[in-house]
Amino acid sequence: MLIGRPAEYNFSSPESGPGTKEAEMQVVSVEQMRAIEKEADERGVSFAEMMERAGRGVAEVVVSEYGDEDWRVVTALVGSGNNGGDALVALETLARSGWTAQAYLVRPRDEKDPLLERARTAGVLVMAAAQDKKLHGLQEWLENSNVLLDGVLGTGIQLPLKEEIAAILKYVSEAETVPHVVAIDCPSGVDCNTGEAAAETIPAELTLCMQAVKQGLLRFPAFEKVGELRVVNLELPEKLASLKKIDEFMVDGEQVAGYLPERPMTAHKGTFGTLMIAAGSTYYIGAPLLAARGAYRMGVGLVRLAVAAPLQASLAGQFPEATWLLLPDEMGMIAEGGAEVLRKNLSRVTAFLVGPGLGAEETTASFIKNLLTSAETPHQAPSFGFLTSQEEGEVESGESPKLPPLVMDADGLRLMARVDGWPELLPPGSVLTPHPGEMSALTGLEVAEIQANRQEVACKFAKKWKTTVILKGALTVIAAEDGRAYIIPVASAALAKAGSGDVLAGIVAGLLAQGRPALEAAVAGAWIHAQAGLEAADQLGGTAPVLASDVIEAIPRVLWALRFE
Ligand SMILES: NC(=O)C1=CN([C@@H]2O[C@H](COP(=O)(O)OP(=O)(O)OC[C@H]3O[C@@H](n4cnc5c(N)ncnc54)[C@H](O)[C@@H]3O)[C@@H](O)[C@H]2O)[C@@H](O)CC1
Ligand SMILES: Nc1ncnc2c1ncn2[C@@H]1O[C@H](COP(=O)(O)OP(=O)(O)O)[C@@H](O)[C@H]1O
Ligand SMILES: [K+]
Repeated sequence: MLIGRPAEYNFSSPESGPGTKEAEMQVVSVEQMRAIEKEADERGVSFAEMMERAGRGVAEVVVSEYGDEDWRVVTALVGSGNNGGDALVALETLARSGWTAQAYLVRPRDEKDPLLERARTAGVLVMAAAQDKKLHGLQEWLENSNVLLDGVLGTGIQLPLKEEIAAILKYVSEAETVPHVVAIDCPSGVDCNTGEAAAETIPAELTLCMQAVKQGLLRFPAFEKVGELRVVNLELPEKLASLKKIDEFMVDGEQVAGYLPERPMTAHKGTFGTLMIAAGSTYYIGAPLLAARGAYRMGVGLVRLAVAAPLQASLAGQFPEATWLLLPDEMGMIAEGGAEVLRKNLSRVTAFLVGPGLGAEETTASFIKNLLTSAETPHQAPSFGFLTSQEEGEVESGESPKLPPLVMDADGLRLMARVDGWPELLPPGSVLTPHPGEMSALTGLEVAEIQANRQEVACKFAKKWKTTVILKGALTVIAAEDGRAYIIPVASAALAKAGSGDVLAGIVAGLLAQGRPALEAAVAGAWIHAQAGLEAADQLGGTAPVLASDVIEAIPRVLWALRFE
């Protein structure tokens, strides 16, 4: 969520104005942020002015989030640098709006500091840690406040923490009563580049990043301390070269809401596309159902499940909304001849999901190879079932239509990795959804190497393969063909359960089938999936009991919130 400027503040910036919010939340390194600030300063928005905007932005959020509580008392832990400066401006603004505002100087500031003088003039109470050796004063302020601003250290930190700062942070972290903690720019104690975090760092309820999210906050262990991440818009001139260079973003609901397909009143099921899903095997019977349900919940018009013939009998009764295409099989595994049957039935299909639960038999490997290469299968593939009729979009024998945009998932990825030159065989607008193990099979890199450099690896290979990649796991990364990266700011054990990847693949494919471009389908799909996981855990009172089906059932609530909140 981006926070705009409060209506009553009239920032004069010739190149920005009301409503100039970036559509995407930018993620930057400390060096990039410094370059942005420097360029903004040169272009007329001084450092001092940026601090004013930062502090007022923080005050605005405090009022909107906590202004309705019974008492309105805010304490700030104030450091010696600019982060402390932001905190002082916030306190001054809050004091002028009727709050009791208290500045606890963790580190000494210059007695002639104009920010301190202004704060005092506005009625802010000031106490210095140097005069509060036993921390009794701090304890009293913690007990009488409903909001604590953490403005000790920002991007200027050099870990390890100095002893006297560590002691104060530790004291607050361990205090029995702690107010709502709002961290300014970052929780003090985290390194905004690397994600390293001092043990004493106070966990925040909200972290308000100035202008852009600092990259270290989207890394562990720092991410465990940030709470909800938001951006305070400093209304910098939009044309800054340093802003334009940014190619990493954090996904939020506002962005995703813009990617949802329209639902016109006059629609018919064809309006919302047809998704073909080739999935499942004797070993993994439920995978096609989870993917198909995920896709239907996202609004797709029609799902056709292409499964090994013996699976259909057990699946059909559980899923009246599905239509079926039966594929030749060996012992319930899709056999190589399945490619030809599928290719004959793709003419109305707007997206194609391949992979969940396919297993790893040789015949299925040949199926994947045939599907991608469109090589003729060595034997005449039989046509099964009732849905290969002309009305359902059968293609004349001998034709080999191009594949629609593909979501390749799970076993499909591992089998695809064995096909020579597979990146060139992917249809345009496709999405790959590897977890780190599958990414390892695709790239040849060790899982540890992938996990240590998730963004870099995902972006490098998305560019190389010219396709969208969703690298799954806590803090899922979506890498675009052009190397941009989008991070989903969610880590939750709710999703660490069998079948949850099948649901994600169905959600993304469902959006693709409705005509959303690959990157939008991937970004929106991964965000909605993650929020549905959180929502399911919330409903069930914990992450342990969440099943993949619960994630599917939570999708409607996430969509409702996206449309109406
Ligand atoms: N530069 C600007 O124009 C803007 C900066 N802003 C704020 O300024 C912050 C960065 O300001 P600064 O560069 O002053 O950095 P900080 O506010 O992070 O503070 C740096 C100070 O802390 C001390 N310090 C560093 N590591 C320490 C450690 N381990 N233990 C104890 N003391 C330590 C340093 O000696 C230095 O005095 C941002 O995070 C943001 O909150 C915002 O106001 C927006 C505009
Ligand atoms: N700790 C976590 N935090 C956030 N998302 C997670 C976490 N663990 C798993 N997920 C998500 O759950 C899904 C699991 O997919 P995958 O590993 O393919 O599982 P499956 O084999 O059940 O399909 C992915 O979308 C992944 O990003
Ligand atoms: K801070």
